[in-house]
Amino acid sequence: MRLPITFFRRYPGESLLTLLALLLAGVAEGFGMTMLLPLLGIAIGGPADAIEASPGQKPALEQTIIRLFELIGLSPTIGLLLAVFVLCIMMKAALLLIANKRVGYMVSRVATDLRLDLIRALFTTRWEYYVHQPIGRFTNAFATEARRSADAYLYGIRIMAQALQAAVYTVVALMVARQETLTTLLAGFVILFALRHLVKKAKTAGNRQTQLLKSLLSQLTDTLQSIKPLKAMARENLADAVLQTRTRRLNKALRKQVFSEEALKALQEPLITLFLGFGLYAALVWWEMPMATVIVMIFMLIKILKALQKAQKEYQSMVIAESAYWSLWSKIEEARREKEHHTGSLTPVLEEGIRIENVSFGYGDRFVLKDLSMSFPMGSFSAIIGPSGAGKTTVVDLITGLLTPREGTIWIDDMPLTAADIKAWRRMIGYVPQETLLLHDTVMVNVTLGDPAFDEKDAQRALSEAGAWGFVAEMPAGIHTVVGERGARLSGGQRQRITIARALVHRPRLMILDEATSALDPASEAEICQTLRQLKGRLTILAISHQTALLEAADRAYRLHMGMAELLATPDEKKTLRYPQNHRQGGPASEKMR
Ligand SMILES: Nc1ncnc2c1ncn2[C@@H]1O[C@H](COP(=O)(O)OP(=O)(O)OP(=O)(O)O)[C@@H](O)[C@H]1O
Repeated sequence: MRLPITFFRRYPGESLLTLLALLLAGVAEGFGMTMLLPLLGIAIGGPADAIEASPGQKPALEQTIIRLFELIGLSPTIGLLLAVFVLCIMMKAALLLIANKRVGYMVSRVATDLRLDLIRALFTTRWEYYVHQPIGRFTNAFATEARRSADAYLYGIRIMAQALQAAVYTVVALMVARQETLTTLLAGFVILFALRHLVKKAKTAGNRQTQLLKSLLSQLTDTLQSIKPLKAMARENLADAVLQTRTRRLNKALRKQVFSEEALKALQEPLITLFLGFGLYAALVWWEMPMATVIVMIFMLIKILKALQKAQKEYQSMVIAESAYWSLWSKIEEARREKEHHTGSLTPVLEEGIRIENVSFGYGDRFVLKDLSMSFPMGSFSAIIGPSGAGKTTVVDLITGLLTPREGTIWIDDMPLTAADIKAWRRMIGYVPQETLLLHDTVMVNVTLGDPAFDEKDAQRALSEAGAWGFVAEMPAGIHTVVGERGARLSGGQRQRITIARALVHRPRLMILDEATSALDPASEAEICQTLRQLKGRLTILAISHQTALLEAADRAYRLHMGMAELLATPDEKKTLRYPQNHRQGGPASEKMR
């Protein structure tokens, strides 16, 4: 029952109100039920005055109710007792409606809160943590685990509702016949105990499902993202085999869950009937109880046993879904622990340029950059080249603050990056990655990312600067044309130019292109280079590239090698570069901005 307590702590007010409504509904029903005893007493044993003639033989509860009516000056007639009974049941229905409505809202709120917690935690994690996470792990947590967690909350509330009902019925039944009620309770707990292993089995099946769904969705997401080469090489059967095996295992876990659920349902009914049959025999033959009392008792005892049975059923459903909550919560907590820490608060300007001074950085034990020094004066167009794995993207990630140097300093003008408000700094950057990722939306939304601060004019200006306005204007709905899933209706070069427009729309001070022209044909690349040359001066451009055209367009170039940088400044020097054949050994270069 750790989960209901956890939810209760998280939503104390809501949970208390819901439980109160459920308790009142139970009390209303319980009180209504007590009317049945004098009602049946009259129906079976004659008029009320006949009851009064021998009060000593009546159960304590019946006598109390009769006295209660007398106290307010009313005679407990069949009509009056029936009216109170119906009123109580109507009140119970109204209270249940209120409680169930609250529970329904709470279930969707639980799922929403968990999803928002996950998104918030994930978006604020350190970059190094984030890049190592399988996407499927989080999409599964967001969709499946959040929903199963909300279901677990629902089952938890239902368990409490059933437990409350059982408690109310027990109190009423104890007032009618103590010994018989206690015997019934004992029988109820024996049934729960006898069937507990089916609950345990269901819990194991639920845990297994959580594990399998996690790995299956991670695998599926990875496979779907790389399906083209797999299909092209006729290797999809390899991924297919792994996915099929895991899906079958999931099916097996589901079958085990279904079996436990159905077995519990199937065994509860005959066990309850057996105990009730035995109880009825004892009441009529051994204890010789009056008929009215027996009828009311049987009614109450069935209610108690049914409530216990339902509570166990709901408990079984809760433990099946519970593991999803713990799995999701552990991801949220893990992501919160991996929060990005930036304490800087100064607003950067970028008027002189960016300097990397004696920076060292590594992943784990392995150093990628050693005592690296580079500078990018304001308004310059710099290219960074170097063999694969030399650390070019790492340099860019250090400049954007996604990574933090182990040693050395990154300066924005005369401000260390650590002192800068990192969000303010990143808002000054336009970033164009190698992989173009377009949203299944209009060109306009793809450029502005839905930011209301930008209008159509801003988007058009950015598209023109990126050399994309020509083809966008010719599209059926112009800037409002939907680009298709991941920009499927556009060529690779067109997609890339829209991504460049996205990076330009907020008028950045620093533009970073990470292999951004690699998908372009020479003509498109030349166009982009022309655009970049025009932008140069207004903003600082930093391009990682293996492309000769971009390199030639740049007015300075760094070659990264063995964790160090070499500045190749003159146009002649740049022309000799035909990466990767001609790369030379680099040496540390610490230099002033110029
Ligand atoms: N998140 C990471 N965890 C561990 N190692 C990493 C990580 N990212 C990069 N590396 C390693 O750091 C080195 C530098 O990587 P980086 O991506 O900066 O190189 P690059 O010069 O941009 O390469 P490429 O031209 O192939 O894109 C590589 O050896 C790479 O394997």
